[in-house]
This record gives sequence, C-alpha cells and structure tokens, in this order.
Amino acid sequence: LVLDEAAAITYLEEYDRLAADMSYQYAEAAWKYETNITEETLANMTEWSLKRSDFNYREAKNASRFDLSKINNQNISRLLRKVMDIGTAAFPDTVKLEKISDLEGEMTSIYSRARGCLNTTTCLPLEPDLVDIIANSRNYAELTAAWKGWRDASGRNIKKLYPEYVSLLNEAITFEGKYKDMGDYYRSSYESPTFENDVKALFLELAPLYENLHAYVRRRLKEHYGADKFPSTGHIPAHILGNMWAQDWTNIYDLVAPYPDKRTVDITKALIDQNYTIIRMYKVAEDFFSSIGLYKMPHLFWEKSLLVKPVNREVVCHASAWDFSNKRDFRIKQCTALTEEHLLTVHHEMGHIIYYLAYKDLPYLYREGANPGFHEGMADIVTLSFQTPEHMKKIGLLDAIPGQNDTEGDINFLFRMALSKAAFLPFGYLVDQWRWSVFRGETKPERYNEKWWDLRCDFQGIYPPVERSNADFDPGAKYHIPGGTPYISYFVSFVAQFQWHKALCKVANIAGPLHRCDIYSNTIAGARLNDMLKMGSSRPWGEAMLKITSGTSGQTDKLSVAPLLEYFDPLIKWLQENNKKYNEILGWDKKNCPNFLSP
Ligand SMILES: CC(=O)N[C@@H](CC(=O)O)C(=O)NC[C@H](CC1(C(=O)N[C@@H](Cc2ccc(O)cc2)C(=O)O)CCCC1)C(=O)O
Ligand SMILES: [Zn+2]
Repeated sequence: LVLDEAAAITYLEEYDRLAADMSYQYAEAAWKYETNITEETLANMTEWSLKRSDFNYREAKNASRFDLSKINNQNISRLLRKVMDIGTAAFPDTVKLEKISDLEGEMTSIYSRARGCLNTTTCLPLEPDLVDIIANSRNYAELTAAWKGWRDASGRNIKKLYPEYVSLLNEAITFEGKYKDMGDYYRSSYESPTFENDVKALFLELAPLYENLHAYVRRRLKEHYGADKFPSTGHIPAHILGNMWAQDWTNIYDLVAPYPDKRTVDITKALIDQNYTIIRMYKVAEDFFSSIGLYKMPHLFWEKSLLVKPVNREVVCHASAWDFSNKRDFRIKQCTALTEEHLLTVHHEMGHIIYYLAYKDLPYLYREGANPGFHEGMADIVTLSFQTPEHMKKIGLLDAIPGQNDTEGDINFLFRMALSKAAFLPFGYLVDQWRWSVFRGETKPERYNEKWWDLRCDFQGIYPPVERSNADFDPGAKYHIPGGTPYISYFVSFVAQFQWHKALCKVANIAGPLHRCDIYSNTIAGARLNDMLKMGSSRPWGEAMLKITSGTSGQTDKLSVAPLLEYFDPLIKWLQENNKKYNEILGWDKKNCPNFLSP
C-alpha cells in the first residue's frame, strides 16, 4: 500500500476515461436489446454486461492499492470508494454473473412480449391495449379479465426464474462480506444507516391522507359498481382503480370527482382535438425546461431516441431515459401515445435527461442522482407546475381555470392531483418492502405471493378480484421486479419533490397556495434547481437537499412530508368532513385479505 494522492489523481483520470467508454458500450448494447428484443441482442447485452463487471472488478482491485487512511482529500477518497463500490461485480464467478444477467434479460423479455388473454381468442399486449382497458372500461367483468389475463401471462411465466435470480444475487453481493443481502446493497445508495426506519416513519405520517382518500373513493366506487363488490373488511377491488397495479387512480377521476358537474379537465381530448403530434409533446416538455433556464435537448436526442412503438419488432415499451456517458448522447425510449398520462411521462423522462445534462461535466463516478430518489424527484418536479390549471391554460390545453374563490374547482383540481400523488404512496413504499423481505430470506419462494398480498392488503387497502394463491406470482406482473430496478426511489421522490416545489416557489417569489404554483419561465427557480442538479452524487444527498431548501421555511438536509401535507391540506380537510358526513369508517382490516387462498 503506497501511492499517494498525486498518484491517485493520475489513476482516477485514466479510470474516468475508461469507465465512461465501458459505460457507453454497455448502454449501446442494452439499447440495441430493448429496442429490438431477439436472442442475439440479448446475448450481446449479456456479453457487454460481463465485460463491464470484469472491468469494474479489475479497477476495484487497482483502486484498493491506495491507502484511504493516507488520503486527506475528501473528494479523492470519495471517488476511490466509488471505484471500489461495485456490487455484484466483486463476485469472481463469472459463470454465475452471466446467469444473473441472462435471467434478468429472460424475465424482462417474457414481461415485454407477454400478451394477456381476455378469453380464448383475444390476447393483447400490456401497452397500449390492456393499460387502456383498465384505464377506460367501466365493465367489472371486462376489467377482471384484463387484470387476471395480464398476471397469468407475465407473473406466472416469470415465477419459475425468480428464486434462482434472488439466490444468485445474494451469493454475489455477500461474497466480499460488505453487504448482508441484495436489499442491503440497494439501500446503501442512500448512505444512511437509518434509511429503512426513516422511510417507514415518513410512510406512517402519510397514512391519514391516504386513508381519507381511500375511504372517499371506496364510497363513490360502491355507488357505481354496487356495494356487493366490496367486502366487509373495507378493501377496494384492485382492478377498478384505473391502473393495472392500482398505483395511480387518475383514470377514474370522471367516476369519483367531488364536484362532477364542474368542467372535468380532459387533456387527452384537448391533445387529440388540437392535432398534437408525438414530437410536439416532446417540444412542449423541452420548452418548459428551457423556459426556467435549464437545457434544450442535444441534436443526438432527436436523432437517436425511440419515441413511438415500432410495428415490425418487439421492444421494451416501458418508458426510460438513457445517459450514454459521452456528454453528447442522451435518449428517451417510449411507446408514446397521445394521452395526458403519456404527456406527463414525456416530462418525467425528459426530467431525467435534464439531470444528465446538468452533471455531464462531472467525473464519471459523480454522474448520478444525489441518491436514486433525487433522480426520480427531478423527473417528476415539473409536473407539479405543468398540471396546474394556470399552466394548462397558458399552453392552450385548458380554456377555463377555476377562479381564486372557486373552492369547488380548486378541490376538484387537488383531488385529481391526489389520485396520482397520494394514491401512489403505499404502493411506492410496499414494492421494496416485499423485495427486501425476499432478499433477507424472510419470504421464501413458496410464500412469495402471500407476502405480496399481505402487503397490498395491509398498506394499499385493496384486494384481488379473483382468487390468488402461491401458484401465482403477482409481483412478477410489475415491470421493476423482473427488471431488477429498485422502487423505494419513487417513494423518496414523492416526498422530496414537494419539498423542492415549496422551496422553488418560495425563492421564485410566486404567491398563492402551493398547489397553484407554476414555476414555468421562472429562471430564479430554475437556477436554484440547477445548483442542486450540478452536484450529481459528489456530496452526500443531505447537502443537495440543503442546497435547494436553504433560506426557506422548509430548510433542511432531511426528507420531510410537511410540504406534501401542506400542498394537500385543503383537500385533507374536505375529505375528513365528507367522510364524517357519510359516517365512513376509515381504513380496512389490515390482517385479513379477501380472496387470498393460503395453502
Ligand atoms: C436507463 C434507465 O433505466 N433509466 C431510468 C432513469 C434513471 O434512473 O436515470 C429510467 O428511465 N427508468 C424508467 C422509469 C419509467 C417509469 C416508471 O417505471 N415509473 C414507475 C413509478 C412512477 C409512477 C408515477 C410517477 O409519476 C413516476 C414514477 C412506475 O411506472 O411504476 C414509467 C413511466 C414513468 C417512469 C423511470 O423513468 O423512472
Ligand atoms: Zn423516472
């Protein structure tokens, strides 16, 4: 162990170039696979995944020559630690590493090519067909067929691969002795020993908001579908909430709006009426980011992105944003459709690209979110402005906005926001509760589905419309499980984005209630946001949180639900009053899940 700081700096400069190039090669291989699913493109991606692991393995060895106790420069030691933090790549058994990559590719391929059958003759892909049925059908039986059909075609066929995937990941990640299991490694990206308890506390603080929304929506859905469809336990059937996973309830707004006679905001209709093109959706999003002084899309973005579902080949339709680590090439892959939901997703994916652009000149190792939740928070933050009636009117997608003293219109707007931002919270929280319990070995393969429905019934207060058992594998019907991508980042994002929205509206001196604030064309807000984005992961994320919130009443280096609850406060009061008026009993039997047949 020799080699002082000067040698470390030289080494890191060389590493930076090689790592960025390796990352580019892997991204290209992954892109070729996701935009053209074949045996060959899967094999090529696996090959590059192995090359990348091998590169990481070798460089971690090289970096371990430096004695960190002799390196005083915080930045150099942080970079060296990141070179050595290589996760499963530290595992020398490349045959098993290849198996992990193959299993992940195989499960993603099954998921992306699955066709859910409604009956013996009609089988449909998830996007756009089954998603559209769950979003728009109001026929209980049709909804049940789409819900069950999707799970039979996806989760059921992925089930047989998942146990080996879990045990190989755990074997690889525990090899070096730094991590207890794969969940422990996932959580380490938050650099906090109390992270797991912190998010649990945040979730419990948000429960009253969710329970009031759940009680109100349950009552309104009973009116539509009949009380006989609702068990005495208080749960809501999982398939009538407008979303295949009941994680976003916006699509049933027309069924449950507080003041239905008010003009319901129908952006999808406006997009169609105004002959919007797919490209124009991306130009509108780009215009938002450049209006606050951030960035326009580089020309390669328009040249290389895949923005519509191809007709002649299988692709991974699940939307995603890509950083090719060469400071020039950034892409979105999305099977974009002309709907409001897709317009929001366009803003989300472009939000990721803006983060990539903000930190593109940092050392390669720092080109990530301050933590994964920050990357998701940045992806979502502009939608809090974009969806306001003021903004919708500004870009001509809405002709009338609720006046200041139009409380009914205001409640309708807040309610619609809660159908996505509040309804999501228990789901955003529970996906990794399930996955962490699997990685810990608390949940064995024979109880995978039981644990899933325990959590879904307990935290979301929903239940399966058709009988489930441990022969099913419903977690496998959610992209991120076969895809192996963490999910708690979305829960963190939903908390953080409201903290940032409050801070940015404050520094931008935008008056009025938080839920009507639109930072569009406000370069002061944009500059403050950019100051945080430019940090990448160069400093612990508490400093990034402080960077955005400093000088405002929400100043903190921690996650806090206060801004989210402040944003929804008028609605929470309205829901509590309405639920009391109808003597609604909040909540559900958390320990008894209807329709689950434990063996
Ligand atoms: C190369 C790569 O993988 N890149 C990363 C980005 C990065 O890490 O750099 C990436 O593109 N990930 C894809 C993922 C896609 C979507 C998603 O999966 N969303 C969640 C949860 C959710 C729900 C509501 C909401 O408002 C926001 C999120 C779901 O649909 O359940 C689907 C459409 C929206 C976002 C994404 O963009 O986060
Ligand atoms: Zn995202």
